[in-house]
Parts: sequence; C-alpha cells; structure tokens
Amino acid sequence: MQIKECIVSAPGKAILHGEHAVVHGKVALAVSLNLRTYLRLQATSTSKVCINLPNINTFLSWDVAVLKQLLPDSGAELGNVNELDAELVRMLRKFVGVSNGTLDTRSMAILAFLYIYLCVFAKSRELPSLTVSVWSELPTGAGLGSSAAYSVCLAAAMLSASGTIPSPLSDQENTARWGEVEMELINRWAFQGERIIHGNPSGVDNAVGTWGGILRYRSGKITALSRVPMLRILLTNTKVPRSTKVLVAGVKDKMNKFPSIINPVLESVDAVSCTCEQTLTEMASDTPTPEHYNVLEELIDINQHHLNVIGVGHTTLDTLCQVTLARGLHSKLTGAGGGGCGITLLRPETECSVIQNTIQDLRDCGYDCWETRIGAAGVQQHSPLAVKEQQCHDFRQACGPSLGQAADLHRPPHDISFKVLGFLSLPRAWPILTLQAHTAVLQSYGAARHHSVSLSMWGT
Ligand SMILES: Nc1ncnc2c1ncn2[C@@H]1O[C@H](COP(=O)(O)OP(=O)(O)OP(=O)(O)O)[C@@H](O)[C@H]1O
Ligand SMILES: C[C@@](O)(CCO)CC(=O)[O-]
Ligand SMILES: [Mg+2]
Repeated sequence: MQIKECIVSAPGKAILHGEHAVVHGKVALAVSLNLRTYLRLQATSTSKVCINLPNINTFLSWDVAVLKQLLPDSGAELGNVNELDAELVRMLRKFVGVSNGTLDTRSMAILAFLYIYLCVFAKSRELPSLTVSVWSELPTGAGLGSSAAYSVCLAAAMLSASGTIPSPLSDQENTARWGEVEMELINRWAFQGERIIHGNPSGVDNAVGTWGGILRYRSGKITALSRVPMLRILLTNTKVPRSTKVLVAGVKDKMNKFPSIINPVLESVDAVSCTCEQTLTEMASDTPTPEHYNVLEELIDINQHHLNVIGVGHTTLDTLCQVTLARGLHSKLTGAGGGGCGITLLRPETECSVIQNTIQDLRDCGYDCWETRIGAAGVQQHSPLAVKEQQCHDFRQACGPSLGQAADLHRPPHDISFKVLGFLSLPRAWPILTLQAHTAVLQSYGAARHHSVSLSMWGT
C-alpha cells in the first residue's frame, strides 16, 4: 500500500475551570498552549512498523506480518470511530504483554499507537510499513494534555497517510489546517486514543488539541469562545508525576462513596465555569474592571478548594497557591491534578517586580515552567519545506541508546527560542522543524523558572 508521508503537530492545553467535573457532564473552559507535540510519519520498505518516542525513551519495531495476525480473518473493519473496540484492546494488551491493571507510560503510548494504526489501515487489509517519530515540547504526564496532543497527532497522521483524509497543504503552504469534517474525524479517533490512555476521558483535551483556541466543553458539545479578553497567566510545573487515569478513577470512587457530598461539589464547579465564561464575555465586550479580576480570582480560589475536596490536590499545589497568594496572586491546578501543573492569574497592573519575586519564590521551591503563548492553533500538517536540513543536538540526545543518550526531556530548552525537532531519518541528514517560541514576557530561562504568559485571545 502506497502511503503519504506527513508531518503533523498538535498543541497542549490548560484547563481554566472544570477539570474532573467535565468527565461527569459539567462545563469546562480549556485553552490551547503554544507548546506542541510533533509527529513525522515516513513510508518505508522494511516490512516493519517502527516507533521512535524519545520523550518516553521508547524505540520499538514490529514485523508487518506479525501485526497482520492481529487483524480479524473475516476482513471485517476494525474499530468503530465512535466506540473503543474492547476485543481489539484486549488482544493488543496481550500482544504488548500488559495485564489488565494500570497501564504504564510505555504501554499506554504503544497501545494507543497500535490501536489507531490497525483500525485506520485495516480497511485496506494492507498494513503499510512505516516509521513514526514523535517529539514534544510538553512535559509528559503533567496536566497539559500531552496524551491528547499525542493522540491527535497519531490520528491526523494515520488518517492522512492512509488517504482517509486529504492533505490540507497546497503547493504554496508550509503549514495548513484541515476543514471541519476532517477535524471531526481526527478528534473522534484521538478520543479513542485518549480512552486507552485516560480510561474514562471527557474528550475536552483532544478537542482542544484538535480545534485549538479557547473552548467551552460539555458532554461532547464544543463551543469555540470567540471573544474573550487578554489574560496574563503564569504556568507552573510542580514536576510531581501522576497519572490522569488513576486520578479520574479516584474521583469516581469518591463519587460512589459520597454521592450526596461530591455531586453538589461538581455542580458548584459547573457554576464556576459558567460564571467565569460570563465574566470573560463581559470583559471582552466592555472595558475590564478591577471587579472583573476580583471575580476571576475568587473563582480560581473556589475551584481550587473544590478540587481538593474531590481528592485531586497535592501538597506541592497547596504550596504553589500559598506562595503566589503571599504576593497577592491566585492559583489553581490545571489538568488532572495530583501534582503536575498549576496556573496563576496576573492582573494587567501586576507589577513586573511582583511577578519576578513570585517567580523567584516558586523557583526556590524547585518548580519548573516553560514559555508558551495560549490560544494556539489546533492540529496542523507541515510540509517538508517547513523542515530545515540542520542537525540538532537535543533530538539526537533524546533518541535513546540507538540514537544518542536519552536525556531528561521533561524540561524545555534553555534558551528563549528553541528548536523543535523533528524527526529522525537516519542515516540521511535529519531535518528539524525550527519554531520560534514567542512569549509575551521573557526572562532568561536559567534565571527564572517562570514566564508570564499572555492569554491573548481574539478579544481586546
Ligand atoms: N511525547 C510523547 N511521546 C509518547 N507518549 C506520550 C507523549 N506524551 C504523552 N504520551 C503518553 O501520554 C501519557 C500521559 O498521559 P496523561 O493523561 O497521564 O498526562 P497528560 O495528558 O500530560 O495530563 P492531563 O491528561 O492531565 O492533561 C504518557 O504516559 C504517554 O503514554
Ligand atoms: C481530569 C480531566 O478532566 C482533564 C485532564 O486534563 C480528564 C478529562 O476530562 O478527560
Ligand atoms: Mg492526558
């Protein structure tokens, strides 16, 4: 089967309000980050399927002939884009050698890859040999939607390579986005990948990864919020590892144990999300006032306390909130919690010295951060022209023993503009995708672990 090579990328995300409640049908407000995951899919003639996942130090390959044995004899199509094929997942768990228990980092990534690869290409009964390389600016497992960006890239690349969706690139474009119909299909397959990794995802993460921008999300209904004000936000990573799947399951257990206590809390989180949306809309249609920011800050505090009640807080997140509050700033966890990342709201009048001192205080706690701009574009395809022939040290270091030493890749580059890598194609010189990361407020990475980030949306 002739497949089309492609390079795709998808953004990470931050949830302003509604994490965990959104799994149970409440409203969440989520924004895309300008930290992206990149995937390169190359056609090969090796009769093997290879994956290079340097961020999780995973480099594997399988014979196509062996993978073909996983296809149903009947020739029936595999996997329904709307439902996870439980029998296929069971077969793949056995094939990969994982028990029914909690999946580890490597197993989750491999299962999500094999599931989408087999389902998308099974229709043709011809499984192609290919190499997929993934590189991300997002820390894995930190609450910024790394699994969703990975799943969205897998879905977009497989659908494009198989010809299921056309390439959106024209001859004059280096980067392009798909139309609504194609993004809907990408999002649905990405959601299946998230279901393998998250267990019981709401779908908000893969929706933000697909469409980008700022979204109101409730039970699969996605509303792009076109007018929201400029907000400045600090992004902090406590670097405490945790599993979204485990945290989501823990909330469910607590709901089952104390329904009359937890259900009202989720209703209240829903009201927080809706009040925040209403406030942001007022701010965009009028001049933002100090009272608007007072409301946004109170909502952050209320939501953070609710997240502690449902059991997804962590002492490091408490420290983040205390340290920033001592400087008059309000913070909450973002994503699944239990460690990972938090966001801090900055007012327009917040003085630079206050930000610097807050950053220093948090840096002294050993926390980390990276720069990004919020409201980035969703999933994109990049042409090879977007790729420059230039060797880049980081990626080689990232690619493990066979390709250099694996490095600690959960930290962003040390300089302001960083090279995002692309994709190995040894032994030919390998291309990289160089992207300047632009940040509203920059400090040298080595001095300050935080950069204030402007939530610059389409509004004022
Ligand atoms: N760059 C990557 N390469 C390979 N696998 C990845 C990559 N990024 C994420 N993953 C997969 O996603 C898993 C992390 O998903 P998880 O949902 O726990 O964290 P998250 O998505 O970063 O946080 P949240 O869901 O709270 O936003 C990893 O264990 C790995 O299996
Ligand atoms: C915790 C959660 O609400 C957000 C994780 O980023 C899980 C989900 O919505 O799938
Ligand atoms: Mg995730």
